[in-house]
Amino acid sequence: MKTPPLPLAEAQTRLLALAPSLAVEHRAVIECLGHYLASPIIARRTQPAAPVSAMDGYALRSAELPGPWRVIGESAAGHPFGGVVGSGEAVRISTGAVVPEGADMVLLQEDTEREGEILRLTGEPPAPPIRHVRPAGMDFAEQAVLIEKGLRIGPAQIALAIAGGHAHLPVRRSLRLTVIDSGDELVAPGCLPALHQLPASNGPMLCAMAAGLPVDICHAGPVADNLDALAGAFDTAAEADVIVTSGGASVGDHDLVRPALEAVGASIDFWRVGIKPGKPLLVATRGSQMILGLPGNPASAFVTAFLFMLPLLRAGLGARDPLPRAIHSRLATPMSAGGSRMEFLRARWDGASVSLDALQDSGALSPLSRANALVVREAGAPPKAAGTDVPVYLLENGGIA
Ligand SMILES: Nc1nc2c(c(=O)[nH]1)N[C@H]1C(S)=C(S)[C@@H](COP(=O)(O)OP(=O)(O)OC[C@H]3O[C@@H](n4cnc5c(N)ncnc54)[C@H](O)[C@@H]3O)O[C@H]1N2
Ligand code: MOO
Repeated sequence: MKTPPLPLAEAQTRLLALAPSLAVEHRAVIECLGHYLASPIIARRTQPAAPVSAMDGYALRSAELPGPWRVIGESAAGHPFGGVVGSGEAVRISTGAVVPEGADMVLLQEDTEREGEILRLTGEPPAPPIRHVRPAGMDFAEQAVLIEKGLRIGPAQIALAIAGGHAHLPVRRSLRLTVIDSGDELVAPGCLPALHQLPASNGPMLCAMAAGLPVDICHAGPVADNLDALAGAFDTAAEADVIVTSGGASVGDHDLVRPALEAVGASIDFWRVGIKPGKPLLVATRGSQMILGLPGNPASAFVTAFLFMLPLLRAGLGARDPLPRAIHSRLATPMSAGGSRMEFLRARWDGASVSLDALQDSGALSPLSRANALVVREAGAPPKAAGTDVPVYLLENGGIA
């Protein structure tokens, strides 16, 4: 007897439990863009290491306002003043320079007038507590956790790790991904297809979806609809951590992904999920290798890649939160009742409300290219009026906030 399709959450949980555990390596910080931290980053130093000025002006004692003062030297960025600021004294200071001992505030240059060494306040004295001084450790202190394990390294995290004294970071090695297009009707991109053929567009789409992650991608196919060709493609990809196929995942006589996987000794973990599009998703393992058989319909391949392939890759790379997160937005137009499967409707979100595309056929690519969001319609949901809040997955950045 055929088992019923798995609910989405259960299927995702089962998939993520199988994610490969890639070796940890120490990479130069600037080569960690897009990686996930394998352990927390601890500050090796304090920043700022000493109190520094937030403005260009004069360092002096706030108790001595409104002055005047005698300028006794300078503290510039990278060139601290060696002495102590005494009573009635001030030190010329630039933004980022160390506030000399004895001084507790910086008077803005624009609020002063200087004649030789004599400095006078021209405007109103700044109201306490404004001192234009950044205290030592304002940003972070030595031993503080700068970035938690499982978070992604972007430009700001690169800067923070370097400021924290790190030259290398612990991250998982790049994941090896093989993407296979399969189907007798497919021709390679750029070749002119006959009427019974079409270009293999899913593979390049899936590669593009994965390209933002630290993944080494190999694109194979189109592979013919026969057991030997498919099994051969799986064997060629024996070293991949993850293989993703599209097409041939359903119940037709030429849907051979499942038998080919069985032929190469893979074991099927589950097949079919209660979502539309994307029902005939197949998940298998061969040793530590994972195989995702995505459906061939382009929107089905896209949605299952969004909900399964990208989370699997993120989990293998050590992401703390590998699943995409939905936001909530108002429907711009009414939404009809849900069917027997949970649906992911191609939609356009404008920042305030979300409009469903009129064409929701899973074989259509044009609505997918117009979409920047997927609206969730639960199975059996009642019709919803315009203005109702619905869960929405934003497609930019793979749905990761
Ligand atoms: N009797 C049933 N038929 C179907 C069922 C079912 O439950 N019972 N499920 C339907 C659903 S839902 C989907 S989704 C599709 C998926 O089928 P397959 O994964 O076997 O995909 P194919 O039949 O090979 O192809 C479907 C469609 O997609 C085109 N395609 C395939 N690969 C590519 C590619 N790499 N690039 C571009 N386009 C591709 C292919 O030409 C077909 O038009 O099955 C339903 N049938
Ligand atoms: O699940 Mo299929 O993806 O409905 O077309």
